[in-house]
Amino acid sequence: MSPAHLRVQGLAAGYGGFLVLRDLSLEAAPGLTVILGPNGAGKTTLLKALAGLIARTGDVLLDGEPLPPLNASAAVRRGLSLVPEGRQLFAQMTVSENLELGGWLSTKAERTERLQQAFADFPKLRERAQQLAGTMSGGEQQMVAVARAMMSAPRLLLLDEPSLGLAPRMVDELLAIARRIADAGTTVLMVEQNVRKALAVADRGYVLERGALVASGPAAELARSSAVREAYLGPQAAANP
Ligand SMILES: Nc1ncnc2c1ncn2[C@@H]1O[C@H](COP(=O)(O)OP(=O)(O)OP(=O)(O)O)[C@@H](O)[C@H]1O
Repeated sequence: MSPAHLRVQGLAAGYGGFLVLRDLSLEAAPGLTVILGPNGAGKTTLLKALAGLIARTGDVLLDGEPLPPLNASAAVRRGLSLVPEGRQLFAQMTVSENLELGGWLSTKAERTERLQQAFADFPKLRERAQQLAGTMSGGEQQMVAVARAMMSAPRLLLLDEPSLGLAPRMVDELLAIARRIADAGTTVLMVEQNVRKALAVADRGYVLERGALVASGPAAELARSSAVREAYLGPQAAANP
């Protein structure tokens, strides 16, 4: 199966009467696309709206076919999977049990096969299969969350700040995992606060501020752009390209 292509046109979403995103248009082509932006810009809101967890208006097309709003199970059936901010694992369940839950729409045979695939992709998790998820380190928990999302064999993976709260070495490992997933043929749309490292692994990026896009382009170009450098990489980076 070919990697998914997501097109978003004129999207608006928010909470109750409060609109966070207005008239947003973007694309996630095969590969790794990153959404950058300050706290409160609406990055998580965008992923939730795409995953069908909150109401939205506008067009969301997955491979040219509309994705219905507010329908999380339809989104999963169409091949979309979300790794939510903060991981949201079942702390009192084992790693294996958490992974199995990610295959809730699959057959028993598919679940068994994908669990073996997950352990092949994440050898650390095989060693910890019977450990309670809540007792894992932050980085390990993030790995479980990504592996759980992969249990539905998604064509489009939405990753919300995979590096949040992790030590630098774990940040590198999680971003490398995101890159590997994209290279293996699952389109990845990732929200990240770690601007420099995210742009180093991504193909393309968008910068979201106060609910609107202010910059977009190939990741290498964004990393060089003076606006991005001044706003996110600090004055030194802007002065020393
Ligand atoms: N459940 C909610 N109910 C009401 N307002 C919310 C809710 N969740 C988020 N918001 C508001 O929506 C705006 C965007 O939040 P969002 O979480 O999408 O930002 P973000 O870019 O992901 O930020 P961060 O990097 O801090 O997670 C903020 O003003 C936030 O207070």
